[in-house]
Amino acid sequence: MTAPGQYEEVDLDDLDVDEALALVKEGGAQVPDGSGATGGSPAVPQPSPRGGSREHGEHAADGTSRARAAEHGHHRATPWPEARALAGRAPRRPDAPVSVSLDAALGLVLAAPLAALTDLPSFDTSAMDGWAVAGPGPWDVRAEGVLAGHAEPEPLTDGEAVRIATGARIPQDVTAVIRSEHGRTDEKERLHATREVVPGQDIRPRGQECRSGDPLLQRGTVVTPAVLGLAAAAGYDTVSALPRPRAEVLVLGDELLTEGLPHDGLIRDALGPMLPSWLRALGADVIAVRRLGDDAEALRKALKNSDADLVVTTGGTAAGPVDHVHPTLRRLGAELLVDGVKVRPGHPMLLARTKENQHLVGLPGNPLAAVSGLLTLAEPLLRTLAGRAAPETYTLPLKETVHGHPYDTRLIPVVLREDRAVPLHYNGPAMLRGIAVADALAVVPPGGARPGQELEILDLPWATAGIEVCFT
Ligand SMILES: Nc1nc2c(c(=O)[nH]1)N[C@H]1C(S)=C(S)[C@@H](COP(=O)(O)OP(=O)(O)OC[C@H]3O[C@@H](n4cnc5c(N)ncnc54)[C@H](O)[C@@H]3O)O[C@H]1N2
Ligand code: MOO
Repeated sequence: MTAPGQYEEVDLDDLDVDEALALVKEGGAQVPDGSGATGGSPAVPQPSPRGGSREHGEHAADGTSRARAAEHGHHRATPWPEARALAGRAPRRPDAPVSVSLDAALGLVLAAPLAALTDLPSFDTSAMDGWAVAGPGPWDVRAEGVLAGHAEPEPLTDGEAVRIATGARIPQDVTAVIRSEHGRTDEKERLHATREVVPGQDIRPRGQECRSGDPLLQRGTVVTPAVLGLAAAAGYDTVSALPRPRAEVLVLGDELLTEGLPHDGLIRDALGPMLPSWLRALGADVIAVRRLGDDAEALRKALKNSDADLVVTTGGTAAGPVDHVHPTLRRLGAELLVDGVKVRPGHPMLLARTKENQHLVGLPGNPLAAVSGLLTLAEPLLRTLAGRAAPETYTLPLKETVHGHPYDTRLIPVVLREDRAVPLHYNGPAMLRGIAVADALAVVPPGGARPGQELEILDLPWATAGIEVCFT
């Protein structure tokens, strides 16, 4: 039996009355009945003319569904794929490039191509520990060997060998390097090869990898740990990169506690601790996290004074008595680019241009809805500001049935197991229990998805980039 609360939640609080009725009629809703039991595997909502059977994203593009959406009070909401594309196009220009030392460049995007400042290797070098030999053997071994980092050794004469370490400079006129395991010395310190010696073996010639001036990396390359290594090897102390977009987080809500247990209707702020690291993982430099309560004037002032590239607000996006985001944006003359998205959770999310080079992403207060807003609007916007290309999209087959919203996209936390996306429970808009153990979010088209159906997967930044990368 399913434990209480373990139903795959289609939060009916989340639907308006018509939508809820439509869903029930289509046979897809697992309505929490209080007992917590969901009873077997219920039917997937049947694809309906409302868009479930069409390609994801198409459903709202036609006039009929727009009209229908308007009936359902969604006249302003942008379809999910369009909202992401719009957020990606919103910034007018990325910032001017800056020169960044290698230790601060991880995750940035190269603003100029990287050409080698030196030959690599920069001298003929031994690929193995052993002996450098000249001419045919056996060879007289010199008393003093050559180590990596030593100045250029004396040239060898025919019949001479010198002990050499991996990475050491090859003396002039060397025929080959013999690995230590492929030679032996006799009592007279004469070296005999135990294998055939091929001229040039185990010598890395100068410039084998690149010549000075050779192009190594294109503009637009993301600085990974390997890029840092290559840049250093090629002689760079700094690289030209696009700066991290600067983000400011404004946490709204009088009901939020920053420590201790919930009490007297107050709850812990789950977004203040989550968003800065998440934004960093998305490439932003978080310059401030401020808690403003439900104070419209404080919000107005904070927005007016902020010089961040991106302001992220949490809560206050809906139309409740203390939901100040819309009125404040109106008062400031901001341009609303996205006002609601046809996605669950998170549909009240919004995107506005607040200043010439500043955007605001308004995340709904429900924590999973905020995550949805972050990945729908903040991720593409930050990606563009940072000059990064959109990642290749990919799909995975779904392991189990997922109920859909009749008209909107759903994003649900999944774990990736054996090349399948396994939906997680506890995926309601106010819940973080599912996403906390998730590898990714799966994009469920309107109408739901069946086992085996290929769904687009949105990776969570730390699942692919590694947590350390996120925190530099
Ligand atoms: N009449 C309507 N009411 C609501 C609608 C609607 O369409 N019509 N949409 C609902 C949906 S869906 C969402 S999502 C929320 C969005 O609300 P807001 O963005 O205005 O957020 P709040 O009302 O401030 O908070 C909602 C919920 O989340 C809790 N919250 C807020 N901030 C935090 C935080 N930092 N950490 C943890 N929890 C937080 C808050 O206490 C509320 O419970 O609106 C619905 N209402
Ligand atoms: O569905 Mo709201 O959009 O709970 O997140």
